[in-house]
Order: sequence, then structure tokens, then C-alpha cells
Amino acid sequence: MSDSAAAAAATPLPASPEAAKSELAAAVTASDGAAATTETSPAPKKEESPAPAPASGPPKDNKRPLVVSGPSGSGKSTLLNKLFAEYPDAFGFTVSHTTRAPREGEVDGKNYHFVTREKFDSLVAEKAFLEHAEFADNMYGTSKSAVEAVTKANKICVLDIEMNGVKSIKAIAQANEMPTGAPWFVFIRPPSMDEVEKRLRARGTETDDTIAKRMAVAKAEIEYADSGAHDFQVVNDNADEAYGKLKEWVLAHYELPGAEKKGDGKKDATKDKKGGADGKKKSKFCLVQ
Ligand SMILES: Nc1ncnc2c1ncn2[C@@H]1O[C@H](COP(=O)(O)OP(=O)(O)OP(=O)(O)O)[C@@H](O)[C@H]1O
Repeated sequence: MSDSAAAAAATPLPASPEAAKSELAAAVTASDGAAATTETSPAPKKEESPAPAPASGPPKDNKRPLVVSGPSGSGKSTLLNKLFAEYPDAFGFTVSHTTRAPREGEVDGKNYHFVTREKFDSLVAEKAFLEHAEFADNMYGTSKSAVEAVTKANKICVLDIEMNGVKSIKAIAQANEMPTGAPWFVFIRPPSMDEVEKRLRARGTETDDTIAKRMAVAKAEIEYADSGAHDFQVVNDNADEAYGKLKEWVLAHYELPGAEKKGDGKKDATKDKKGGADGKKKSKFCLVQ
């Protein structure tokens, strides 16, 4: 599972995504994340992969969830926030289940589905979850019905999850047990482990201990990506360039409202003036890490 757990069926983002993310810190090491953008993935390395080719690609199907993963600090939130800012009506977010108590201001069914441990366990037994995990003595999970609710609301369901969640969803999809179409798996790759550490430190929210854990997990995530587990990878070195590649891939695989009017998304409406990542406005969707 990932660091967070929640989101809203085509509804507002979780009230406190950062809090939710910090609830679920993970564990991690170092390595050098190589690479580029690749569609279908045997071990993508330093070379850039070809641009997506919509004309010859698969039919666009907005019912296919978009599963985005990548090490902490790779820039998932940064890139996704750009996408959501540019296409505000296109995407929806699931509401996760959790056994933790609601915090002040949190609304059941909006921030999370707050359930007892017994209820959570029964949902696990019923195979109701696409993925679930325990963090700090609490359970978090993304249900199949939460994803379905998003697609029924005609939104593209975005799931921001970590490696174990990806593996779980892959297994469910391979068993043809997805309630929606098969997901697309996209990996946001940091240019290097040094850069991951630098970004995490610059974020100012991490301790040495959490940085070390996140680095260790990052290494495992990158190794998993090298195994060819994802449909597409983008290296987030320069955020604007990475966003451009991500957007191009998304436009080739989904019908985004407003994309045609905008001239098929060639213009990056959210381009940072400084060419860097924003990182300031963080809204998390499917908290899953
Ligand atoms: N291309 C980039 N160049 C420089 N800094 C970047 C780039 N992309 C993101 N950052 C910065 O790196 C930090 C981590 O980015 P972000 O929070 O988007 O990562 P994340 O993958 O969502 O991490 P987490 O999973 O821990 O939430 C942020 O401070 C962000 O501004």
C-alpha cells in the first residue's frame, strides 16, 4: 500500500492529504534511478523512449483507472497536480477505508470510510479491496467499489499508490477481478537517488529516519520498475518536461474534457515560470502510501 489512504469518489480531495500521507510512512535505500519515458517496459534505462502514438495505440477508455506510483520524492504529487490543474474535470479520486478514528473535521464517506477493525477484516475476506495495508496500527484500503464509483461518475480514477499496492492491483486485474477496465500503470521515476534525498530534505517535512526509510523503499520501487512492471515511465528530472511527457501519454490513452479545444494538449498551461516543481500546492488523491 502507499503512504496514504483515502480519496473521494469523483469528489473533493481529502481534507488533509499531507496528514494522511504522513500517517503511512514507508521504508527505503538508495540506488541510481536511471532513465526515461517508456511505454511497456522492459527495464527502461537512460535513453528516452518513443513518444506515445495515439493513432496506433489502444482505444481510449476512461474506465481504465490510472495507477501512478513512484518513490517518495519522485514528484508524483507535483506532476499529478499539474495534470489536475490543467484538466480539472477529468479525474476523480476514491475514498479509502480506514480503521483509524476520524480527526476533527473529517467526514465519513468524504475523507475516508471510517470502519471498525471487524468490518475492515470482513471486507478483506470478501475481497472488497484492490489493495490494503496496515500503518501505525491502523488499516487502510482502496475498495473496488470506490474505484467503480469514480468511473460511474464519468471520471478517470487516479490511484496514487506504492509498490505493494501496484502488485496487489496487478494481481486482481490479471485475475479479471477489476470492476472497471484494466488499469494503466505509470511510474514516476526520480533522476537519481541523490536527487530523491535532496528533494525530501528540501521538502522540510522529513526526519533523517524517515528519509532513510523512504530511500530504502525507493530502491525497491525502482528495482520493481526495472522489471518492466509498468506501462509507462517518465523520469522527473525537469518537472515541466516530465509533465509534458506524462500529459502526452495521458492524452494518448484517455479522452480528456477540453483537450481538443486546447489543441490536443500541446500547450502546458501549468508550466512553472521557474521551470521547477511547485511542490507547494499538494493535494493528494487516493492516499494510499
Ligand atoms: N523535477 C523536479 N525538480 C526539482 N524538484 C522537484 C521536481 N519534482 C518534484 N520536486 C520537488 O520534490 C519534492 C517531492 O515532490 P512530491 O511531493 O511531488 O513527490 P511525491 O512523489 O509525491 O512524494 P510523496 O510520495 O512522499 O508524497 C517536492 O518538494 C517537489 O517540489
